Amino acid sequence: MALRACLRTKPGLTGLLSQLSSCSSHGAAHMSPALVAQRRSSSTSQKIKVDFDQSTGVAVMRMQSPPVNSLSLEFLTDVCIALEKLEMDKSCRGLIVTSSQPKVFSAGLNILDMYGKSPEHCVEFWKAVQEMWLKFYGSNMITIAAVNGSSPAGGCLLSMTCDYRIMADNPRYSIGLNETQLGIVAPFWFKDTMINTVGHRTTEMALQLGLLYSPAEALKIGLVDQLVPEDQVLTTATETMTKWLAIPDHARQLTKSMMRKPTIDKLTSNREADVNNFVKFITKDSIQKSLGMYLEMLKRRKA
Ligand SMILES: CCCC/C=C/CC(=O)SCCNC(=O)CCNC(=O)[C@H](O)C(C)(C)COP(=O)(O)OP(=O)(O)OC[C@H]1O[C@@H](n2cnc3c(N)ncnc32)[C@H](O)[C@@H]1OP(=O)(O)O
Repeated sequence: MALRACLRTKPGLTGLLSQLSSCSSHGAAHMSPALVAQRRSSSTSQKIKVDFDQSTGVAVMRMQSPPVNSLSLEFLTDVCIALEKLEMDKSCRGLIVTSSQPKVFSAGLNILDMYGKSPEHCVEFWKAVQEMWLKFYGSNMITIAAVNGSSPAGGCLLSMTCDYRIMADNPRYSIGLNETQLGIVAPFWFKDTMINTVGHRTTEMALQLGLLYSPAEALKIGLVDQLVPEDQVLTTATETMTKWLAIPDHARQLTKSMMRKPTIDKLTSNREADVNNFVKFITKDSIQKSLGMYLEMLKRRKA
């Protein structure tokens, strides 16, 4: 692993080109447009857009699944494929995750993927939720969430898998694990991720009450690391990334792994049981009823 990490910090041809260009005060300006184009790559699925700049080693993943970037099976699959590709590309050292949708980072799990669906669908869906979490939480890359809107439930979970969270300082936005408000119990690994982020006591209260926090409250309890004006979320994420990139990869990666491995191992060794629990729980009549009512409430709110 240390060797892999070492190789990762060694610049390839593209890295060398970028180092050469950064020696000059206007490196990119002296390069031919074709060479500059080679240093950036972009891939777009229906649900996400990933821009990777090889000269910095940083990729930006924009969630673009209207209206609210809810985590559907299709969305989760696209995210997992993109993460896998980035993880395998040794020149990619950092990933910023943000939203292209106005006012919302992610509304969490797609309720329509849990409501009125067959047990087979629920199995596929939950495996994809687990996979996304495992890939983000166990990533070797530096991950920064640029939370430019509300981020309830699974959206909050997604941001908590990242190494650092920057949120838009807009009191209309909220973030938190609000599952109990929907009559749902957050799974143990949602709970563990939150404990690792804000501590046991705060998590216990937050989960029992299904609390959604304003950005100022989230900063106070450590659920987010920094608040900035809305139009500065992405630029601040980029600046923060530069600081994190200055730390040697192998030391940072091993430290991250040391901190997160017990939590990751717990889910890895209980994946099947966790899927079974989910299906058993979510297909209960009472849970289906409360999900249906919640969906109605969301739709009524709009009218
Ligand atoms: C053991 C079981 C564990 C299961 C774990 C579950 C974790 C979860 O993630 S459950 C999902 C919980 N999510 C929420 O509670 C968020 C609900 N949504 C909102 O609070 C708001 O939509 C928002 C704050 C994210 C955005 O508000 P805004 O006013 O901008 O938009 P809306 O008008 O409310 O919504 C627009 C549109 O989107 C639909 N929608 C919203 N959230 C979801 C969702 N999570 N899944 C599917 N669809 C969602 C909403 O119904 C509207 O649809 P229509 O345009 O068709 O009316």
